[in-house]
Amino acid sequence: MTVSEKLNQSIRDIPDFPKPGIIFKDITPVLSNPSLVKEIVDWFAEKAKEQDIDVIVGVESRGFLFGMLIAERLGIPFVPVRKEGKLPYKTVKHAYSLEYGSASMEIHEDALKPGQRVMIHDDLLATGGTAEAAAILVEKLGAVACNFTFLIELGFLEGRLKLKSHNESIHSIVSF
Ligand SMILES: O=P(O)(O)OC[C@H]1O[C@H](OP(=O)(O)OP(=O)(O)O)[C@H](O)[C@@H]1O
Ligand SMILES: Nc1ncnc2[nH]cnc12
Repeated sequence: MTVSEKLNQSIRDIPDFPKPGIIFKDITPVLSNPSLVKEIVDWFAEKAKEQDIDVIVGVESRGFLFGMLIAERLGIPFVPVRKEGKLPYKTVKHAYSLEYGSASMEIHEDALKPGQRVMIHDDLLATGGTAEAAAILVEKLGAVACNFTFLIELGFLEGRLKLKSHNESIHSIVSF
């Protein structure tokens, strides 16, 4: 079985969470499967190598899970993008909307150096607002959003279209 087939079988659909009408893609069963976790990290690490990435930027909260593992695997830094008010040092901020609400994201102002090649990672691409906010924060610090990686893409929400103006290199392991 391919990593995509294995991941597809491990995702649990939770209807009406966190709001009526949303089918939530629960990845916690994936986290309980260490051999699948390793294959997934391998898959993302390959995408990072293809683009000569210097830094992994992971998006709160589920983007931290694999983002940190990918960075550790490659021996490169991990930088968190967090929801407003969570990062302790000076930040730059960007407000955006998502599938079930709105939010504002922040990054530490000294987290990236100008010109650094960044891979933006999250568990899931829905409307693309969150990943685009991360790309805008990366660009505000003068770094380069070289690619985007996700475990899951909800293709029908067309988040990809939002990200394309930042970079066309957008990779998801499974798409619905
Ligand atoms: O493409 P978008 O429409 O912006 O949506 C995708 C975002 O939504 C989810 O996070 P959520 O807001 O549930 O936060 P959490 O990871 O902290 O639970 C998901 O993990 C992405 O970060
Ligand atoms: N349907 C969904 N499942 C999990 N995370 C999400 N983030 C936005 N939409 C989501």
